[in-house]
Amino acid sequence: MTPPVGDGAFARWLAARAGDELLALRAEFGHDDPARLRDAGDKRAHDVLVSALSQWRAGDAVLSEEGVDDPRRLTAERVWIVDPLDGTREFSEPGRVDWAVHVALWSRNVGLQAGAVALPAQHRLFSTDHPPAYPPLADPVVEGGRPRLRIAVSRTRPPAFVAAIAEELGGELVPLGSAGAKIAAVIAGEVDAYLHAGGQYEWDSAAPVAVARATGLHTSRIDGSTLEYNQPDPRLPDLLVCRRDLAGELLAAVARRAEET
Ligand SMILES: Nc1ncnc2c1ncn2[C@@H]1O[C@H](COP(=O)(O)O)[C@@H](OP(=O)(O)O)[C@H]1O
Ligand SMILES: [Mg+2]
Repeated sequence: MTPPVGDGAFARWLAARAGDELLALRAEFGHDDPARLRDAGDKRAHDVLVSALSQWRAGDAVLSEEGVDDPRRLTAERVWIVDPLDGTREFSEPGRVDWAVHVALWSRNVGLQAGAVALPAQHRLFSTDHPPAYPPLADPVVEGGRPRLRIAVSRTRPPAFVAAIAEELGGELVPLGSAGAKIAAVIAGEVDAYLHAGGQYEWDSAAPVAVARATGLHTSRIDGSTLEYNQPDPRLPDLLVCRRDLAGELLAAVARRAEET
């Protein structure tokens, strides 16, 4: 089958294909041996992505969580930054739907140029070629003030300071797996923010950040600086994705916590 020509549509097509493979694999393997399912999922999705990229985007470099870091990406004009299975842990747990496939395109002139995030178990696909509308506000009619702030955090590694920030701002934490699933929850208006610190890599956020930007949301490091991709060191340890109207308040709260520690 010939994929779409445009890069955004291609990213969407590719993320959907890998997602279908992962759903099939999960059904085939079941959950009796989670470690085997995790390994097989990472490998199957990576193979789908790299074989399609080598066939249809042969001139481009690839940075994948599951591949060896190829130094050619540092001089390439275009680099696909992919996380074949984000939320590998959740993928291996029965009934969980918070795992994703990330496909992003970085180019030297533009930075993050296109991206797609498939949430196969939720039957949802977000991409820059059809950016979703800016998320609607939660019911604004809340007694005693504004709606309660909902901040998505890692299920397994929530940064210690986020609970204090939620308390200070009168919000609540929403633990979820997968960076892609959490950013998708911000895009869909299911939470208001995703705050992470303590470690992550470019592939964990490139595709969902591309979509979040296309949607008009705020995306940055937690010191407010720009998230930069295709850097020599692919570690990108922290980020904030949130509604634009909340960014100043959340960044100020993070800065106050940083001063205290
Ligand atoms: N402290 C840390 N160091 C390195 N990677 C981290 C991390 N915290 C989260 N991540 C990565 O970010 C993704 C989302 O994590 P979480 O579900 O905890 O929010 C996961 O990607 P993978 O599932 O692709 O490995 C996870 O490995
Ligand atoms: Mg990941």
